[in-house]
Amino acid sequence: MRITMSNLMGGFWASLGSTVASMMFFWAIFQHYVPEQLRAFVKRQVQKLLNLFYPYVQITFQENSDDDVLRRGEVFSLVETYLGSCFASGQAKRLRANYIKNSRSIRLTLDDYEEVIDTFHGVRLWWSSTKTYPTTTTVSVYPSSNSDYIRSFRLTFHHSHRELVTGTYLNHVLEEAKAARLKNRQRKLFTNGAGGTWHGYNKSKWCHVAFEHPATFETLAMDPKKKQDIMNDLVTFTKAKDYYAKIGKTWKRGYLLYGPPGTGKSTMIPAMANLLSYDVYDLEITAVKDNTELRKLLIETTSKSIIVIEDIDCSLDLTRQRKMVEANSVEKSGTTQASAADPVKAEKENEKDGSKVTLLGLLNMIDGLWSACDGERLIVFTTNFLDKLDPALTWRGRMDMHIEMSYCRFEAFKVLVKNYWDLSEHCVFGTIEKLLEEIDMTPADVSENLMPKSANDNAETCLMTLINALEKTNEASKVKTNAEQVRGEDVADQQHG
Ligand SMILES: Nc1ncnc2c1ncn2[C@@H]1O[C@H](COP(=O)(O)OP(=O)(O)OP(=O)(O)O)[C@@H](O)[C@H]1O
Ligand SMILES: [Mg+2]
Repeated sequence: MRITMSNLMGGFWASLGSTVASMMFFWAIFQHYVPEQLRAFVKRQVQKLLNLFYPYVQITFQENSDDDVLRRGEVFSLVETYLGSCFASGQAKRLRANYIKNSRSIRLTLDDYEEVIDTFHGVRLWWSSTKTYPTTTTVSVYPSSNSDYIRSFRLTFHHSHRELVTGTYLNHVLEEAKAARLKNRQRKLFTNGAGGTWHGYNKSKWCHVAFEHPATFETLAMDPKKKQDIMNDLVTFTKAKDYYAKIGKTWKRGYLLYGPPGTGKSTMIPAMANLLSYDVYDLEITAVKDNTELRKLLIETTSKSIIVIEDIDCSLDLTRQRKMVEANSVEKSGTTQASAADPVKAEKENEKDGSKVTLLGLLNMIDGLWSACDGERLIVFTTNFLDKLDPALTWRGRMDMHIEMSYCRFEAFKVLVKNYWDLSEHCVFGTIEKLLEEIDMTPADVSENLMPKSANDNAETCLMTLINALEKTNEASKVKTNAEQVRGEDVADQQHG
């Protein structure tokens, strides 16, 4: 009898088929007739046996698991974000696209049954996404994303790395996911004053719109070294959570931007927000009724935000207010003695008399007393007149960094001409450099001259317009200086005569 290859294979498949069939038969019997406790015992023993040969540990993150600290399924969602942000643009071949509320773009993550390899401190870790179909139907009060199956991510690693994974890697995953979410969220520009937004039964004192300002530090015209110092300061601040905790200070930093109109103070605020991915709270202080309302507004601000008070010198006549407080406390003889000696008490009395936000209220805000504890806030004041501000408001520690925004010099001009015309070199740059060293023109005015006004305008015509404007300003300032000199001489003559 001849034994052919096909005969052999046929026999093999037949015996494999019957083996599988018998195993399924025994499995069905095991599932149906073996008591629950015995079944669990057998499963445990089998698992133990497998563990002897299987040196890997697995952690599963389920879609509808209960998380004690975070919301239901939140850890799953964070893992989903982490895997999407790390692998969507590289390793993963099959992706799932989700639309997330309050996010700027569609979020990509691993599709079901996809696998990727992560490396952490030189250790390889395997992530896979799976679906399980529950055998029993459960009734849940929580809405499930899909009633038929439960999605989960499985992390597999060698048992020798257990400590690294549970101690460090998982925290790293959550932190990275939170950072990715923050970066991708739709940022907001809040303002007080008109309206307010309803949140359930609570009406917030802030109303907001999407924050989409295009200003960046790259497009901000100023001395490059100063710009770099500010950027370094901001980035250092964002990384200094532990340091602030160690020195016992609230995690906030004050910036005072001062300088003539049109030098970029207001433009720097969105540039800061864009650099750090922060929200902006534009506090219109003249619309705040009193210190109590100011506190409420501040308590409602969230972490990772910039609280801005523009033109602080115009918003509140703080210097005058302080003098009035002192005068008032002297006038009111009943409480005078104590009040005159104690400006804090005096201000409280002044507040009771119906005045609006006081210097004291504002100082409390800057000192962090009324800002929420979780910190990470910048407070930015802008002013055209530094000397007008009460020294109590501006000392370092309250306003940690004073930034002078000044007239456009050549380095700042180079940024503007790159913004407007994508130009780094031109034969008239030498002339412009000389003029800008002598003439005070704001970046706003320089920008306006560089802006094309008609379809015929090009880089050359705009640069010539700027040169003409600079020369005109020069002439005008010479005429003004001469007139002032003549007037000065006349006055001197009159005095002598
Ligand atoms: N340093 C700068 N870099 C880039 N653009 C600038 C700069 N300064 C001013 N500009 C341009 O001029 C416009 C007005 O500037 P901005 O409002 O920032 O000035 P400001 O210093 O806040 O003035 P004010 O003191 O009147 O509030 C901006 O929209 C911007 O286009
Ligand atoms: Mg401004």
